[in-house]
Amino acid sequence: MRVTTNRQNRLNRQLWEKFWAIAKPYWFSEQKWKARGLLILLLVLSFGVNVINVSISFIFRNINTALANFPQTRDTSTFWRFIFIYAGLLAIGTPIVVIFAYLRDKLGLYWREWLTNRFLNKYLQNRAYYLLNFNEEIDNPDQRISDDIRSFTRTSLTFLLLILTSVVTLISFTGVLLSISVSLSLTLLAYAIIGTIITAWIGRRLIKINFDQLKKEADFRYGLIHVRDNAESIAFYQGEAEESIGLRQRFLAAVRNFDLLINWQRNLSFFTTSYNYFVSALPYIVVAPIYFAGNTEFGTFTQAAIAFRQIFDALSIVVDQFENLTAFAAGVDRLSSLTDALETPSQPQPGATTIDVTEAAKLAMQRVTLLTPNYQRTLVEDLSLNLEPGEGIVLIGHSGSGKSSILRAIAGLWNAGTGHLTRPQLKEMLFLPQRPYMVLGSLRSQLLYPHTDRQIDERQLRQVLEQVNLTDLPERLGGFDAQLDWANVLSLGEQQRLAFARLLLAQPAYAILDEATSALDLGNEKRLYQQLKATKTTTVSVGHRASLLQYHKYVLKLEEDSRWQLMLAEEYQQT
Ligand SMILES: Nc1ncnc2c1ncn2[C@@H]1O[C@H](COP(=O)(O)OP(=O)(O)OP(=O)(O)O)[C@@H](O)[C@H]1O
Repeated sequence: MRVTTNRQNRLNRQLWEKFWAIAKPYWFSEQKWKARGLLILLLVLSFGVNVINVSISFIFRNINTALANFPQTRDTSTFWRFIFIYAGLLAIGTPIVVIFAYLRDKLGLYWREWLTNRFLNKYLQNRAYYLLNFNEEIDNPDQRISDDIRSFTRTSLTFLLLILTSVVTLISFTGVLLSISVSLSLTLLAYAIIGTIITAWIGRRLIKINFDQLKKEADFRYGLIHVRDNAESIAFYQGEAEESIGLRQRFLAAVRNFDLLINWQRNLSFFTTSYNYFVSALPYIVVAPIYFAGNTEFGTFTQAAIAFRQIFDALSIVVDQFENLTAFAAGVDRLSSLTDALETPSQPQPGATTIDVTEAAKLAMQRVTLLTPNYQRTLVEDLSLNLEPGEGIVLIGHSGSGKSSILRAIAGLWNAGTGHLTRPQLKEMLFLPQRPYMVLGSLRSQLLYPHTDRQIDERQLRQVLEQVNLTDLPERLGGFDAQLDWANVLSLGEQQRLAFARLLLAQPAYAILDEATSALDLGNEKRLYQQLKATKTTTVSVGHRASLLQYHKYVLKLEEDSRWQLMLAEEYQQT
C-alpha cells in the first residue's frame, strides 16, 4: 500500500511538474503583467460573486422564515423587502458573472496565442519538424499544436479559477455553516472527502483511456488527410476498397476505445450521480433534529441547503471534474513530450559519430562515410571529392544506393557517419527535392519561396516564367495573386519548371537538384540547365538520364556495397 502511494505521489508530481513546465513561461513572459493583471481582476470578480452568493443565502433564509411565520405574524412587508433586495443584488450580480466568464475566456485566448506561437517557433526552428518525423514517440504533432494547446490553456484557466474560487467559497460558506451547526460542517467535510477518494479510485483508468482516445482520433483524421492529399493516385489505382479498409480500421480503433471510455464513464457516473443526489437531502437530515428541538428557525433549512451546496461544490471539484481532469492530464502529457522532443530534437545515440562540417566557398568531402540516421546501414564509405565553384557534379547509381542521402548530408539533414564535409553556407545553396514542393499560397509566393518578402516586380517574374516555358501560367490561372491548390492543379513537369523558376529568381551560388527535371522532356531540361549556367550557378544533380552529364564536370557513381567511383563526365560518357 505504501509503495503504491509513493508511486502515485511520484506520478502526480511528475504530472504537476509537466504542467508547470508548460504553463510557467507565459506567466513570466513579456505579457506577464497583462496576464497577472487579468487573473487578479478575475479573482476580485470571483470574490464579488461570493459576497453576492453569501448574501443570497441570508436573503432566502429571511424570505423562508417570513413565509413560515406568516400564519402567526401576518407580516408581508419583510417578505417583500427581501425580494426587492434580491432584485437589486441580481442587477449587480449579472454583469459581474458575465464579465467574469468573458475575461476568463479572453485570458485563455491570449494565453493560447502566446503558447501556440512559442510552439510554432520551436517546431520550425533547427528543422525540428523534420527530425520529429523520425521520432516514433511523437505522433501527430499537428494535433498537439492545434487541439492540445487550445484545451490546455482553456482548461488550465477554468481549473485554476475553479480551485481559487472554491477556496473563497469554502471559507465564506464555512462561516455560514458553522453559524448554523458544527456537526453539519463536519458531516459535509467527511462526505466530500470520502466521495473524492472513491471517485479517484474508480476513475483512475480513465486517464490512460483518454490519452489513447486523443491518439486514435488523430490517427483517423490523419488517414482522411492522407486520402485527400493523394486523391489522384488513389483514383488511378482504384484503391478505394483498400483505403476504405484502412480508414475503417483507424475509425474502429477510435470507436472501440471510445466504447471503453463510456463504459468507465458509466461506472463512474453510477457513483457520482447518486453521490450528487444524496447531497440535496443531507442538510435537511442534519438540520432537522436541531429544528425539531426548537433551536432554530425554519429559514435555516434553506440557508443550510444553499451553503451546503456551495461548499459541497467547492469540495467536489475533483469528483465533478474528474473526467475533464483525466482528459486534461492526457493532454498535458502529450504537450510535455512534444516540448521535450522540440527542445532536444536530435539525440545522437551514445557513442555514435557524426560527420564534421565546415563552411567555405566550395564543396568538398574528405573520407566521408555516410550512414542512415538509425546507424543501421552504410550508404557510402570513405568518399573524397573536391568541387570548385563552377564545376558541377552529377550523382548516379541504382535506386536506393544513397544519392539523395548524400544531398541530405550536404544540407545537414543527415549527419550520421564519419569524415569531414566542407560546404558553402546553407543560404548560398538551394535544394530542389525529388518531389517538387508547392507552397500553400499565391503564384507570387510560389516563385519567391522561401524568401517571399523580396520585392520583385511582375515584369521580372514573367521573364523568369518565360525562361522556364511557363509564360501563360498567370493568365491561365488567375494572375500572380491567385491562391490555388498548386500541387493538384499543375502537372508534375509544370511543378518542376516552377521550382526551377524559383531557382532562377533566387540565383544561389549552388543548386542541389534531386531528379529535378525527371518529369521534363529533353528540350525543356536543356533549356533549364542552360539558364542555370548563365547565372553561374554550380549544380549538384542527381539523375538517371545520360543527358544530364553534359551540364556537369564530374560524375559520382555509387555502386554496390557502399563503394563509389569519381570521374570526369567526359570520360564517363566514353565508357
Ligand atoms: N529515414 C531513414 N531511415 C533509414 N533509412 C532510410 C531513411 N530514409 C531513406 N532510407 C534508406 O536509405 C537508402 C538510400 O536512400 P536514398 O533516398 O538516398 O536513395 P536514392 O539513391 O536517392 O534512391 P532513388 O534513386 O530511388 O531516389 C534507401 O535504402 C532508403 O530506404
